[in-house]
Order: sequence, then structure tokens, then C-alpha cells
Amino acid sequence: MITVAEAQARCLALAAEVSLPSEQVPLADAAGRVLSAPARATRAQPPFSASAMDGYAVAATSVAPGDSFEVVAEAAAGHAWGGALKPGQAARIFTGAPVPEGAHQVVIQEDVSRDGDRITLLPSLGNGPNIRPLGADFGMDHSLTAPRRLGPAELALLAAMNVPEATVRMRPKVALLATGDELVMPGGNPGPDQIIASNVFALKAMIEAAGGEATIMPIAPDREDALQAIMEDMRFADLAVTIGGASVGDHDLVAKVGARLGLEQSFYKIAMRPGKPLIAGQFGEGRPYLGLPGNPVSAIVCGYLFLVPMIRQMLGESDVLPAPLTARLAAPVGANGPRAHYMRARMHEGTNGREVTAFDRQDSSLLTVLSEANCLLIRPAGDAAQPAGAAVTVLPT
Ligand SMILES: Nc1nc2c(c(=O)[nH]1)N[C@H]1C(S)=C(S)[C@@H](COP(=O)(O)OP(=O)(O)OC[C@H]3O[C@@H](n4cnc5c(N)ncnc54)[C@H](O)[C@@H]3O)O[C@H]1N2
Ligand code: MOO
Repeated sequence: MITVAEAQARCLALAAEVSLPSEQVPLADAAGRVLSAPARATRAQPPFSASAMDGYAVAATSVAPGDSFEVVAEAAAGHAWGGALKPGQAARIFTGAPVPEGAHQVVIQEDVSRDGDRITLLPSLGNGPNIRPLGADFGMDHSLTAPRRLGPAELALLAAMNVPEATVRMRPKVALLATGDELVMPGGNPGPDQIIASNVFALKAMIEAAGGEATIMPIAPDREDALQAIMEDMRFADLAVTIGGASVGDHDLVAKVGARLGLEQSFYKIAMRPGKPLIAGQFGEGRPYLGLPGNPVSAIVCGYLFLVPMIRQMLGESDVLPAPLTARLAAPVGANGPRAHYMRARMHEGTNGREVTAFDRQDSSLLTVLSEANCLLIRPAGDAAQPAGAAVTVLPT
């Protein structure tokens, strides 16, 4: 069995072989997409020297309380005054307005007393010029580099750069296939020996949050011919994912049927709990494949550690693995076995920094426990029992 790190490296290598085309999308639809080509500004921001405050633009290189100016003009945002101030003159000005030629600073209106067309600077006078120079945010030559995930700040920046559409990587299409005669979709009519298919919904949400497009395939029964037919229908996808049927039981058919369809395995089984029977590989044409274990928590933890990073890799991002944090144990934990254990746990900020408590019940079928967890506490393979206060590694979920 290979380690989690080795399995992650192999999964990312499989994903790196996928090359997705780019598309243009309007900024309003580009949230969460990954920019795939640099975007260039077609103007500077601000495109003129702009007032940062409401007040008076004054024609003087230095000012002192008691100085007095004649107000000869007015400039507001979107309404420049085209003239030039002479020494001793001022223009009434508002935030965002172009600063007139000849003005050296803007005095805020709170620091001014006005009498008709004359202003006099008050003792409260501040010292800032209150002027945003042309191009203070970015110049004409500015470019937003790719790859880059477009969050609120990037979208606003692109808009300010007058870039109406972003060139983004197309979303990888991910097919999700749950297998097992015992499974019925939510709202269906389960027999007494059946359960509801649950983990596909978690995985679909994770895929979509990572920037992929998930399609839930019909549930495949535990019959080779039917499983093969539905697995063949996953050919449209950039990444095919099966759930369940990965272990060693007589009805665990995924690896067998996969091989018949030309699946080349990269690995099968990892030294990890939950998630031991994970399969990764590739169908012809370089399309990656991930076979997740069926237990709901196993599938979701593997989704977090392997599937989401693969999607992010396909989108061209770097640093795609979940970022670990350090914490201290709030309660002791027992010795770990031969597989790295990703324990469902809850962390919080304590008086001495981040503290984490593992849940007592760690069975990989327990969705109630997973839903109370906000992190995975990583126990290395063969780790000894650890006392409260020991430093540990956690992955926020
Ligand atoms: N003799 C052994 N038995 C098992 C081993 C082993 O090493 N030797 N490994 C165990 C581990 S660890 C896991 S994890 C499971 C994984 O097995 P499969 O991937 O073959 O999953 P299934 O057997 O199909 O299902 C396991 C469990 O999860 C339920 N399930 C399956 N799919 C879904 C779904 N979409 N939504 C909700 N629940 C699902 C299924 O009913 C089973 O209860 O194997 C162990 N056995
Ligand atoms: O490894 Mo299984 O995924 O523990 O339940």
C-alpha cells in the first residue's frame, strides 16, 4: 500500500495530463473560475489625478492654518473642471473628481471655514495631499497574471481594468457513478435491505465548489454487464469517478469491469483510514479515473484529499493540496495502527491557540459525526498514543 502523499502525487500526475480548453465568460458569470490567460488593462486607474476627499483643491505647494484662497470653480466625480488654478485660488472639489491643473493638494472641508467665495484654513488642518495620483492603483500596462482563481477582489480589479470578459479554463466535466444494489436515490422507495445513496451529493458539492461540473449517473447495480454499460456512458467526462464496489467482496466489481474497459491502474489501496481501497488510473485518451470507497465518510474524505486537488490541477492551479494547520490536542488520543488515520475532529481557538478534539466514534459510515467535524486530525501511521497538549496536524474541512 502506498502512502497518502504518494497517492496524491500520482493523482495529480494523472490530472496533469488533461488539457482543458479555455472559454470567454462575462465577468458577472466568472466568480470562482480560473483565469487561464493574462488579462491586460486597457486604461489606468485612476485615469486622472483624483481627489480622495470632499473639500477644496488649493493652488499652493504648502499650506498653513490661516491661509486663505478664492474659490473660483467646482469639480465633482464625473464632472471635471477644465481650467487651471492660479496661486491663491481654490476649487470646490468632491471625492473622485479630477484634480484641476495648478492644484497641489485637497484640504478637507472640515478644515476650512468658508465665507462667500473665500476659504480660510483652520487650525485643525491635516497634512495629507488627499490626492490619488493618476495610475495609483494600476497603470495602462498592468496585467493580471494567470492561472488565478477569480474571487471578488479579482473580479472587481478586472472590471476596473475595463476587461468585460475573462478568459478562463473550461470546467472539467466529472461523472459520478454510485454502485451497489442496496442504493436508492433520496425520495425513492427503499426496500427493507436498501439504503439511500448519500455521498454523491457531498461529492457533487465538492466538485462544483472546486470549479468542476458534476453529473450524477444512474446508480449501477452489482452486475458486471450493467456496471460496464454505465461506466461506458461516463466517456464524456474529463474525470470519471465511481463510488463503492472498490473493496475485495464478491460484489465489488469496479476494478474488474474497469480493466475490461481498458483502465490502466496507477494504484489500488493506500495506507490510509478511511479510504484504504482507493483506486486511481486512466482510461485511454489520458482520461483520469478515481474509484472511491463506498462508505460515505471514506468517499468524502478521499474526495477532499484526492478528487478536489485533481480538479484544481486540471484547472491549472498550483498548491492544490489542502493546506495543513498545526494545533494542540485538547484530549489525549490512543495509539494509531499501520495506516495514517484522518480522524474526524473539531478544532477551536483556545486560550493557548488552536485546540483540537477527535470524536470518539470514527467509523467510516457515520455522517452525523462528519457533519459535526470541522477538520481532519492526521495521525501518522504507527503513531504512539498522544497526551493532551501534544502538537498535531489538522486539515480544515
Ligand atoms: N474483507 C474486507 N472487507 C472490507 C475491507 C477489507 O479490506 N477487507 N475494506 C473495508 C473498507 S476500509 C471499506 S472503505 C469498504 C469499502 O468498500 P467498497 O468501496 O467496496 O464499498 P461498498 O462495499 O460498495 O460499500 C461500503 C459501504 O458503503 C455503503 N455505500 C456504498 N455506496 C454508497 C453511497 N453512494 N451512498 C451511501 N452509502 C454507500 C454501502 O452500502 C456499504 O455499507 O470495504 C470494507 N470491507
Ligand atoms: O478505509 Mo475504509 O475507507 O476505513 O472505511
